[in-house]
Amino acid sequence: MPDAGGSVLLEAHIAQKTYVRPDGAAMEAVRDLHLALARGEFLCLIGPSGCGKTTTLRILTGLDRAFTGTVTPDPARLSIGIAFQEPRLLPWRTVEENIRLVLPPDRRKVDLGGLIESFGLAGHRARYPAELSLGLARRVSLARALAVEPDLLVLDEPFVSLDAQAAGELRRYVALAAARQTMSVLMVTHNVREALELADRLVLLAARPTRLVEEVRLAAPRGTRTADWIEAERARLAERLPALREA
Ligand SMILES: Nc1ncnc2c1ncn2[C@@H]1O[C@H](COP(=O)(O)OP(=O)(O)OP(=O)(O)O)[C@@H](O)[C@H]1O
Repeated sequence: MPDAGGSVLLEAHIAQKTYVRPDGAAMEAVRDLHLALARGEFLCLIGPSGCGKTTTLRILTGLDRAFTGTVTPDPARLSIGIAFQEPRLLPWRTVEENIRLVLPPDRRKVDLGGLIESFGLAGHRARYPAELSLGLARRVSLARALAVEPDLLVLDEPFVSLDAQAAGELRRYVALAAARQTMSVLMVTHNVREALELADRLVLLAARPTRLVEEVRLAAPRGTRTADWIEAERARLAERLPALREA
């Protein structure tokens, strides 16, 4: 839970989320999961593959409303920027056009120079998605999610399939974005090290039907977390929580 006194941006109780398989059988994905996200907080959801992390994100952001439970306020009342694992850029639009397209009509003509520059994309603004590496395309997708000046930034496995250098670079841009104190970040990952580098709080989820196993609050300021600190913290957590040993 967020600190007492920290104002809550979003609170959810997912009593149950069940999918119906093509053969008609019910498959329970989430059960009795309670989550609250404070303003300015960086929360990481960590859990085994297929446990229901993306499902949880979709419910929290209002993309999936077919569940039992509550999300308060209604996510439609928040400004939410989402960067999916697949960058989902329109191939026939340039980098700059892809970012601009998400803006509401009255902001379509704003100067995006500052945002584009701050994500190291100035030299790429006229390029097309097919000309970009996956790392660059993810960076465009992150800049696009931030262009709407969201209350909440949602990242679904943003570093997966990147080489170490591209992942490290993108992590620095995510940390830069998260430094904006008014924005909350909700990130899904199954990599404990990257969660330890970035998050204020980790929420560990169980295998399907997913529910909360444990919450871990990380007090050390983000900028002070060295590789040694991350490794020591990971080992300490893995000792206490066997499910994290392989993560
Ligand atoms: N539309 C759907 N219809 C039926 N089953 C679904 C649907 N979407 C997801 N599932 C199933 O629900 C479970 C949870 O899926 P979800 O994508 O939320 O898990 P995840 O933790 O994000 O997975 P991963 O780590 O692989 O990204 C999985 O077993 C998945 O196959």
